[in-house]
Amino acid sequence: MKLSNEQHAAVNYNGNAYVAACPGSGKTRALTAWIAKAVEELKHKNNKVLAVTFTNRAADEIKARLAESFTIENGRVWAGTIHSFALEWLIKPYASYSATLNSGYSVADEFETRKILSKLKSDKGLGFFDDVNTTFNRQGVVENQNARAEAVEQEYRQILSSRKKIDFDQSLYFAFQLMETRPEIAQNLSNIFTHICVDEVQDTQDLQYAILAKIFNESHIKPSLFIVGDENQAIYGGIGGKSLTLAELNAEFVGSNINQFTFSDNYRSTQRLVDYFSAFRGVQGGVSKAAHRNEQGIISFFNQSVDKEHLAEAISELIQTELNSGTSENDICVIAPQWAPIRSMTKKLITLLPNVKFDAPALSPFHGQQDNFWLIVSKLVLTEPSEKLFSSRVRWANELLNNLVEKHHHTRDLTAKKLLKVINSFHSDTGVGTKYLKECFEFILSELDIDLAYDLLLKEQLDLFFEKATSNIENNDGQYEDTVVALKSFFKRSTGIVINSCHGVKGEEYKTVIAFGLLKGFVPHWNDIYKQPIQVGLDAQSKMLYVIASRAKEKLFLFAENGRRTRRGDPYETSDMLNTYNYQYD
Ligand SMILES: Nc1ncnc2c1ncn2[C@@H]1O[C@H](COP(=O)(O)OP(=O)(O)OP(=O)(O)O)[C@@H](O)[C@H]1O
Repeated sequence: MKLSNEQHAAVNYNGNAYVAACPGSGKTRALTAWIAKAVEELKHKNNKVLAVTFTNRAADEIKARLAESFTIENGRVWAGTIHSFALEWLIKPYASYSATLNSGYSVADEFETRKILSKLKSDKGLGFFDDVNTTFNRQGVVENQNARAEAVEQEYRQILSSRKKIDFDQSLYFAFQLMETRPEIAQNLSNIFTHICVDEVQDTQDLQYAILAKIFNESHIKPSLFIVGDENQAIYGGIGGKSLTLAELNAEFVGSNINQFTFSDNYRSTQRLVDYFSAFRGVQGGVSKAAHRNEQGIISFFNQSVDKEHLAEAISELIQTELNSGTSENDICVIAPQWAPIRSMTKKLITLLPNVKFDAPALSPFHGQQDNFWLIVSKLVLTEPSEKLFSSRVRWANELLNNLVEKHHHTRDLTAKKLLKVINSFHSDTGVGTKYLKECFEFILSELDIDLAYDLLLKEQLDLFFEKATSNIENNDGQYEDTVVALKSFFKRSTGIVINSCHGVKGEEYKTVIAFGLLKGFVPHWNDIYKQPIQVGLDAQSKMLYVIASRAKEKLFLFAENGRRTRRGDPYETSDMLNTYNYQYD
């Protein structure tokens, strides 16, 4: 993997490094090279490199980049989100040390927590935009701005607790607390993870820093650190993500003596694009020079000139022109600043472009149930047992076994391989996707001698799984078929034109980026406007526009469509910063 001098200096620095640099400057590339180097440095067979990323999609990207450029032995790198790390390496193995978790628990998925919270909010007279904070601080306190939000949060916890459940935020707190009360847990982890790297550090929450720092601070032999981020891309401030200065990082990781690096070249975009998106950079500093793209490219802005009703047609025409000019489907991305308008845009584009492939998570029947036990079972059932997927399937099977053991099932004699054998032996003639899954789940339960009448949690997850999958399929108005073939296609590596939120495509790049919904209320979101100081909205706005525009390598099409109305019936206006940006668009 070719590295520039600046990248080389950071990767090969003999100490702890923090790279703060612009989009497209090769932070993820440097991080991947550092991981490969770290694997070479692992001394014992049990040592691993820990790579913490912000989304599962980002973790997959790192794994894919590693696989493309290096040959790395299985099991030497653990890459995933800090939530999954906390669950897999802290909560699951050490739950017995916690009085609360000891008596049994499970993790509530997003679908369930959102359902409980929105019901409580409406019961208590809170509006759609009233924020209820559920994140814990290091003292285990959840702070809310007003008494009603506080009451919702408390009742929410009671409901979860009565179901013996914890949510993501709570799992982070328990993970931290386990290490607070038993420093030897952190020491054990530092003996395994002798090298730790963090991608997109600007989105890390306080408790997440605390967890990583605990492992570092309690260790006898300090793990090596490699941290990368870009403060200007911190778009998760709303859920507690915060960027730390070098001094703050050094204070957090005691005695780490982290050295800061920066990269000045942009390897992704044309100079014209770099100049364009640099105007949204809130925090100054860092030169941005296009390293190897001299094309003129295109930057277009349709400011209130396309009606919402004709937006999908306008976007589909642009896509068609791009495809006709030879751009591949995988190099085109349609972005919205928020999740809300994505589903209907996806449906319309699929209808308008029936022969084009789309990678659109909004259409997945499994959307919103990442943590459901039955989703992991489905992954095993719907992926082919191939050599390439062997290690992933063993990992999923182990996850299932751990889950079953936690729920006190007698699966002591069962190994991942045996479980896979059971799953692989299932056969059904039905072509209907959900029916196939139901039959298969019944078969597995019977083979493992598990009676759901005695496991209400597993039963509840099963019901939630089908309730959500069926509603996802129905909401797609027949765009998505309930067939085994279609369900299987969702677990294959995604290809096609990406339609996602700007949060979902962080760190990614496309030759052509088409962004819509660039309207006040989406950019920034109402939450950053409503009852907030003006600066909060301005910061959120510049960061989102910065992230969106910097995904493009060559062409950027921006839409602030007209005709959208708020719940009160007022028209949505163009985002202020775009409206006042005096730019010579094409
Ligand atoms: N030294 C280099 N030589 C050639 N190409 C490079 C070099 N460094 C990075 N690139 C390429 O530039 C693109 C951007 O790199 P990368 O995704 O690592 O940037 P990043 O800083 O992580 O961006 P972002 O902040 O947007 O996530 C990638 O296609 C990468 O392969």
